[in-house]
Amino acid sequence: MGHGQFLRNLIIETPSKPGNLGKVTMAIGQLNGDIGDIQTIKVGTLSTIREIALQCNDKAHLEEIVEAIDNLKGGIKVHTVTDDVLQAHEGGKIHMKATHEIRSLADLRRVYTPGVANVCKTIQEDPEQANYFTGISNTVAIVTDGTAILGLGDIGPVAGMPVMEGKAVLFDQFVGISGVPILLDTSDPDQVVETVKHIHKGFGAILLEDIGSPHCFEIEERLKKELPIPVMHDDQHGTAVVALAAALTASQHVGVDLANASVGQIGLGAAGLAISRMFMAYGVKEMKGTDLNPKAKAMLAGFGGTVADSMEEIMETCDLVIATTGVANLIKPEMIRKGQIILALSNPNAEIAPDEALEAGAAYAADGRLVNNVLGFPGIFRGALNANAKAITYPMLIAAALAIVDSTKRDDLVPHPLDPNVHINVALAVERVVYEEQAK
Ligand SMILES: NC(=O)c1ccc[n+]([C@@H]2O[C@H](COP(=O)([O-])OP(=O)(O)OC[C@H]3O[C@@H](n4cnc5c(N)ncnc54)[C@H](O)[C@@H]3O)[C@@H](O)[C@H]2O)c1
Ligand SMILES: O=C(O)C[C@H](O)C(=O)O
Ligand SMILES: [Mg+2]
Repeated sequence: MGHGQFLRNLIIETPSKPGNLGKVTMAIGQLNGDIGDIQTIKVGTLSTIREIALQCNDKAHLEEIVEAIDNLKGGIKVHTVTDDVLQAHEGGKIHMKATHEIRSLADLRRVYTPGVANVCKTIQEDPEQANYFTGISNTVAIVTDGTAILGLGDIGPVAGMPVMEGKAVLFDQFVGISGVPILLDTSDPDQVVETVKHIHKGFGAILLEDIGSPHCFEIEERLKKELPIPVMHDDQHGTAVVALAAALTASQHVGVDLANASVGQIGLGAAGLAISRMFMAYGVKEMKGTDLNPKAKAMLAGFGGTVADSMEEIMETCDLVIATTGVANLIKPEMIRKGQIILALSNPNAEIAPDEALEAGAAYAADGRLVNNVLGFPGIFRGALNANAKAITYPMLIAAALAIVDSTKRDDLVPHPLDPNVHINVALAVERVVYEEQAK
């Protein structure tokens, strides 16, 4: 388990006298535990109970911290350790809700039968009316086969469901889109394409999520060609949009022109290959990439990129390095060159923790928690649906990246995902491109 990825809550009792909470936080800090929210649960005359959210590296690190707090003595003790993340998942994270309440017979007749029959006939006569009289055009299928869930690998679609539900939560809360997870028990491109084609009529767009490479490329390409609605593989293009935005902002900060910088990509799977293609489409002249798999390297060459023999070559020669291998701690601090920009984007654990990369001399460093496709896909789909786009194109994606750059506060690398402006700005930028394309 990597840097700060193990989240737990500590229920701690301290004597109700000033200074005791300070002792606890000091003990946690001395062991490099990262404190999140602190909530006071109960203040008694003798003792106070608080819940402290904690990020640590792994179970052993947690146990070390708990022991250090218990060793403070003087009435300070850890009552229990809870798993807040697991609790948040009880019963799942999404639920289909009606937009109308049924309180009377009149409501029932209006919302359901017999009133609904007329609406069906209206749509039968003019299918376009479904955009107005159903939720289809605001609903996106989140399709996975479970073969590349985050960097956890091929853990299957059911184990990947918490990620799909998470994407649905982000769709709902950031841009008001209904996301419906679709778990496929096949990875065969023919079967995936056939299945998605047969269900697409209930959706305004298709988001492909955590489908491994190389089969993700064929699946996306075929669905884009064969379906009349937008299809986007988030791990490819959502990630590429956000990586481009972060790279543009970081290079502005260090005074480098990205188009003329030497950019290196480690890992040429779904994310890495799309990032390389996006950077070349943006105008980066020297785009190098490497992968353990020779077929992945051949694909990069096919798109006009330069193949590097090893990650060492990338680390030695590139101004900006992006890694999407799914391998934690792959980049060692001694590989970092002074002034490099490092985007180690693998989740849940980065190829190098940003603080380690910065300590080793990087000018900028970020991980996949910060540079995350959450900044791109909600607004991209909102914009595409608003403008009734038939597809998601490169100009729409580049506009989305530039909107993220424009939404970034001074001194930051990317905007905060909870800043609603970023999703609105991305949606507007994408919409604008669709209208321009439609006007041609
Ligand atoms: N931050 C984000 O928004 C974001 C988005 C998408 C993916 N990711 C992360 O990127 C990682 C990869 O995702 P993906 O969908 O591209 O998976 P993938 O399986 O399609 O690609 C991973 C690639 O890395 C290569 N690789 C593995 N070890 C390597 C090494 N030592 N050197 C060079 N290449 C190596 C593999 O051969 C493969 O081609 C995951 O950890 C995922 O969480 C992050
Ligand atoms: O889900 C995320 O946090 C980002 C991305 O889609 C990933 O697969 O890592
Ligand atoms: Mg993903």
